[in-house]
Amino acid sequence: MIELNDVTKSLNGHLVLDHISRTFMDGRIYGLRGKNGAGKTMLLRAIAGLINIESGKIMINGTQLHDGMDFPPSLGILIENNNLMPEYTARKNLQLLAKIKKVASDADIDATITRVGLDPDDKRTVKQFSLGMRQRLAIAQALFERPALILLDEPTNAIDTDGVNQVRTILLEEKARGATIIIASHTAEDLVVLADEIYDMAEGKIYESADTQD
Ligand SMILES: Nc1ncnc2c1ncn2[C@@H]1O[C@H](COP(=O)(O)OP(=O)(O)OP(=O)(O)O)[C@@H](O)[C@H]1O
Repeated sequence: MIELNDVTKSLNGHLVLDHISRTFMDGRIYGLRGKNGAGKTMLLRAIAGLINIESGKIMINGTQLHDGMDFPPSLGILIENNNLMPEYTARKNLQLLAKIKKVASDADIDATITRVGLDPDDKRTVKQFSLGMRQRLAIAQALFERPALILLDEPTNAIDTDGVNQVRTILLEEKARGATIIIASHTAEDLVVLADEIYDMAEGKIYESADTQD
């Protein structure tokens, strides 16, 4: 469970996170919707521990970020420019990352690559991938260690229709596994299909949306 209590952040004298308080529960998908510059990515960065907030608290399962821990301990993240290594294959990319936490086996890696619609035996390197293939691999990178918390910024960007349906199915499976999932998007459809709750963001503030599902 993630709890944000009166979180603020300003950049250049401008509040980009304006007194945000929200609770995100396990086994639920939350959608963040809003125009360019609304603060969606900033909020994901804050929850991921990637920026320092000015005031307020972010609690991850009862431990305070930046106090008891630097980063959420079990986090899968896809934010803007992915961190894929262009000189390596899909499998090698995930194998190198797997060495850090040592929770995913080679079998887990291959299964996740297959799950996002790529071929684990593909000998091409990421720099030879299409934009959509890179996005699929970035999703695999966020999910392959079965994280408790999944933060995704525009996950279906550049992905074709079949892929979008595949990604939606995967995210519902991750939700059923009990992950807490927060998805930022300025396209409404993913969120209406996936999210248990949708929040609108505008100028660093967060609001309930009329489209929230039961
Ligand atoms: N590195 C930065 N330096 C200064 N201001 C920034 C920086 N990054 C973002 N901002 C500002 O923070 C605000 C929120 O940006 P953010 O990227 O969170 O928006 P967003 O809702 O994710 O937009 P988009 O839909 O374009 O991804 C914007 O006003 C933006 O100008």
